[in-house]
Amino acid sequence: MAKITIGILALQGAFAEHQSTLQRLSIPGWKVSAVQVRNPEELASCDALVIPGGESTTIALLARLSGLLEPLREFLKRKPVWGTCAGAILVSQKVENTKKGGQELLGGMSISIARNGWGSQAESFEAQLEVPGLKNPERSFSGVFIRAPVLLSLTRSPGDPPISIIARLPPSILPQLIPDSVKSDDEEDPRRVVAIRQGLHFLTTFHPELTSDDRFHEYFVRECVVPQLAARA
Ligand SMILES: NC(=O)CC[C@H](N)C(=O)O
Repeated sequence: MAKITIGILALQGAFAEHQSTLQRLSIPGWKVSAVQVRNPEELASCDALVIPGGESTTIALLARLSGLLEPLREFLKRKPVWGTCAGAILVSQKVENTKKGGQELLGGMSISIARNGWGSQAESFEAQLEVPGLKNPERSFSGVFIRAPVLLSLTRSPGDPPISIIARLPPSILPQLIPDSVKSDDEEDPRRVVAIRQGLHFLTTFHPELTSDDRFHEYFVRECVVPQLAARA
């Protein structure tokens, strides 16, 4: 059986939860191993990487101190990466609402995002997401949002790969979250978008690793990692 090694950036945040979810996946024809990554050598052994939720400024700082910033940027040019919550901020091109002094990003996805974008009235919430791309799509996915970032724009420059929207917040939850939005049922409003794919990469602004539902992990491996490895073989 062919082997896939998925790294989880393990500098800070919810990396252990991602690791245990990935380890219990069963992907026909593939043996998935999930390893923690704390230095460039460990990163080099991975076919794909998950950047967990946590605190994006702390993760960026620790990545710099571990000599991982440039290796991570190089990795993003060649291999699939999934950013969840703080990880989603790190793979964005531009961030707003950052700490004084700015914030180092890895880039890789041509979007702009706002940290803690739902404000204090909605620091944490759960939303039932309808996600057609998942297995058993008739079953909604419980999205756990914790001081989550909000997508502000999905505008790509010429030459960037197209962006696919994988999940949106349901219109019913929007009046609480976006009080100023007169067009909150607008499918095009980027603030509703909570999961996207672009090129090799995947992004979720919520925490699939904090539920016992492993369908987003299965999706990442099946849709982003396996096709990439099969193409290289
Ligand atoms: N749950 C999370 O990952 C929160 C992200 C955090 N607010 C940040 O800016 O990095």
